[in-house]
Amino acid sequence: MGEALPVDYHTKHQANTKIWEISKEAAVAGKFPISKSHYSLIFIADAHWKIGQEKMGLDIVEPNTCVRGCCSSNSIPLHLPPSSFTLLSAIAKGAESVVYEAILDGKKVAAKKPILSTSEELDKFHKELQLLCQLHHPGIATLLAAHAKPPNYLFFFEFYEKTNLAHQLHVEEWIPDLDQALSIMLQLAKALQYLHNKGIIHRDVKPANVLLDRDFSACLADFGLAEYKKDLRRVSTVNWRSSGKPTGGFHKKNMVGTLIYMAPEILTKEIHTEKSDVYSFGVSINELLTGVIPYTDIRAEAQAHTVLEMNYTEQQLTSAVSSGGLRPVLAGIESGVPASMLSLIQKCWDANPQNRPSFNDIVLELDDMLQQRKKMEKEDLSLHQPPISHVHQVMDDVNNLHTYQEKINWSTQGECVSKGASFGVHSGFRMWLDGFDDPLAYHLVLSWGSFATCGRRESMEDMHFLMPFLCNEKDVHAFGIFDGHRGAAAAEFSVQALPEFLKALGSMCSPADALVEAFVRTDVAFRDELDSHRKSRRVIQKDWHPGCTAAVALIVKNKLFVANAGDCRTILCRRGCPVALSRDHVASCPEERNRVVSAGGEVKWQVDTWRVGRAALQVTRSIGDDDLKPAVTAEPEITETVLSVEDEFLVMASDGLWDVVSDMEVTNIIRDTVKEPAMCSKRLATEAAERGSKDNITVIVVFLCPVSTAERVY
Ligand SMILES: Nc1ncnc2c1ncn2[C@@H]1O[C@H](COP(=O)(O)OP(=O)(O)OP(=O)(O)O)[C@@H](O)[C@H]1O
Ligand SMILES: [Mn+2]
Ligand SMILES: [Mn+2]
Repeated sequence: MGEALPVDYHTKHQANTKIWEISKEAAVAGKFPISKSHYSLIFIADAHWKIGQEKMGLDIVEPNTCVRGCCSSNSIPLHLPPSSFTLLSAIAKGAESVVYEAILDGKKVAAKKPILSTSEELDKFHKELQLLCQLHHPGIATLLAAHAKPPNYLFFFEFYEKTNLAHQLHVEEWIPDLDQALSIMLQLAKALQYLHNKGIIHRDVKPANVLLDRDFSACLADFGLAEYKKDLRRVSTVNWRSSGKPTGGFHKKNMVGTLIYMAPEILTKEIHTEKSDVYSFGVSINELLTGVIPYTDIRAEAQAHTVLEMNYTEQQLTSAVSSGGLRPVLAGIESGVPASMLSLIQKCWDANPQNRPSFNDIVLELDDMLQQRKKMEKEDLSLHQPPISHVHQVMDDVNNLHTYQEKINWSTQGECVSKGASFGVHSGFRMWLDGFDDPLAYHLVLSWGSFATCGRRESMEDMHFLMPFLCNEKDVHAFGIFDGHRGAAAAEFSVQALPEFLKALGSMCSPADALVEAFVRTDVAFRDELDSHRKSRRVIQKDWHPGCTAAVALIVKNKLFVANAGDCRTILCRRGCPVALSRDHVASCPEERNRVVSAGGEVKWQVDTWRVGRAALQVTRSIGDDDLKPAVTAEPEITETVLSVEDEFLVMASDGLWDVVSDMEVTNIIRDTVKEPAMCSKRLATEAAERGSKDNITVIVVFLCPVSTAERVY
């Protein structure tokens, strides 16, 4: 056994103190490397890597170097008698190595056997070994021994029972509580702080390279890409010259495995710095909090490949991340994650490396959060504050996903605000009805129904209302769908507020004007409400700008008014053929794109299509979205249709339906379904789900003539 290892072990309180780690035997034998008086502190390491070695009792055979003589260690045996180890089953097959469960000197260990077919790969083995011999930290996977002589090249590591963090999150679907998550983050941050203080950049920080022990304590592993910062310029240049591609695991196996953790500057082929590790750390800890694979909305790995491949190509993602500012969906404050942690994550993945904190800062911040939590635990939480909910409790409760910190009930808010506007008095629709007083006009016989499903999403952000006989008026009917994004708040608010505004406006202006005005007032009221919650700090998540699209159909006698803002769609079936009563307001529509741009908005091709602003919104009109106002207007487009005996039914639906079923198919499906509006709605939603719609799906069907007639029409 070696006597002592000098390490720079910086922590919050011991910054810049040179500390010596010494093995227990050396300490017991009094073999200190230098006289105590020279140093303020002697640190006897109790990290498990040492204990592991003590149990091992493997002899170091001098000279303890690799076959080339470039790797050496005074504590880690570098060549072993073949009888001292046995490889058992393979536990992981990477692009660069196979990792086996193994027995080394009677103890269960992990043996990493690199694939060495070229001389470069052999060089790489030596480099990784040189590096690993220098690393001694409780947050770094412990190298117990190595075998660095032909024909066997092997690394032996401490065995981590729970394998890696990616496996736990996406295969085991493990949901850590906040304390577990915080402790993993801190262990990782300390390991990276240690590396950076040694001048080493890891370059492959990701959950798959975080190993977990039985008690979920975390270790950073896989130094296959790690480099001394001073060598990086040369290494990177050589790599790019030889492959034309950036290094960093970019092109090995499934590109998303690593690409999604790569900082924008790396994607544009700049040189790695400490700050690119900080970026990868940010993406990784957000993944730990959300349990969701970055740039998808899925948890389980089994589903990952197809969806990832469908959503983005390598190039799309590269350009969206590096020039479009795209980032994974941030963990929600509703899951109990403290706002300070969310803002730390955002700082870590800032586009400008200089704005990212260093690991010294990160360790301090995480440490503070940990102390805070401990303090809160001590004080009686139940007295004043609800206990911080564990992430999984909220995740399990789909309906809670978008209720924010103090649980603002947006639908109650919507009701109150709009009732206040109409003073709770409704003076009737005389003006509307008198306006169309033609005794010979076609008389509608209505039946209506709806169906709404969350689909494959984790939460429901669609809302709708069915209000036949509005205010008990036999000839006035209203139906509406709201499709929320960035949370359900705007949709929940609007489904209450908009019909109230509409009722209040019924006595003041024409149906078309009333619809426009109701949309605009709902939007203003919602944004005001959100603002006041921000001021009163009930909403503390910065950059939370919920919105919703909206479609409302208003029938007054034989006239149908359809108001639309966004990509919900309304069609009318006339003599068996679909007639569009609304136009989708999306950035891929040139007119809308021009309108947004002339209103001062920014439209860019991002990921897969045209999108608006930093938020990368696909729709160009909506209620809410206050970061994109006024360009993304709430003002609807209105169509006005005189209904006649030729008109059979109306279908309104959120884009979850229209994404996968065409207007014509919708009419055909209704033709083949029992003429019952709720059944037809359900049939359409089911069809959309079966065709792979990934969104919430809401469908409203309104028959405009007696069902027997509808049946006869076909
Ligand atoms: N000490 C260990 N204990 C338990 N499992 C381990 C250990 N070391 C590695 N593994 C498992 O093997 C996997 C691959 O290990 P590692 O990342 O070191 O290899 P690699 O070939 O460099 O992989 P990659 O293809 O990600 O670069 C890990 O994600 C982990 O699941
Ligand atoms: Mn790995
Ligand atoms: Mn690797």
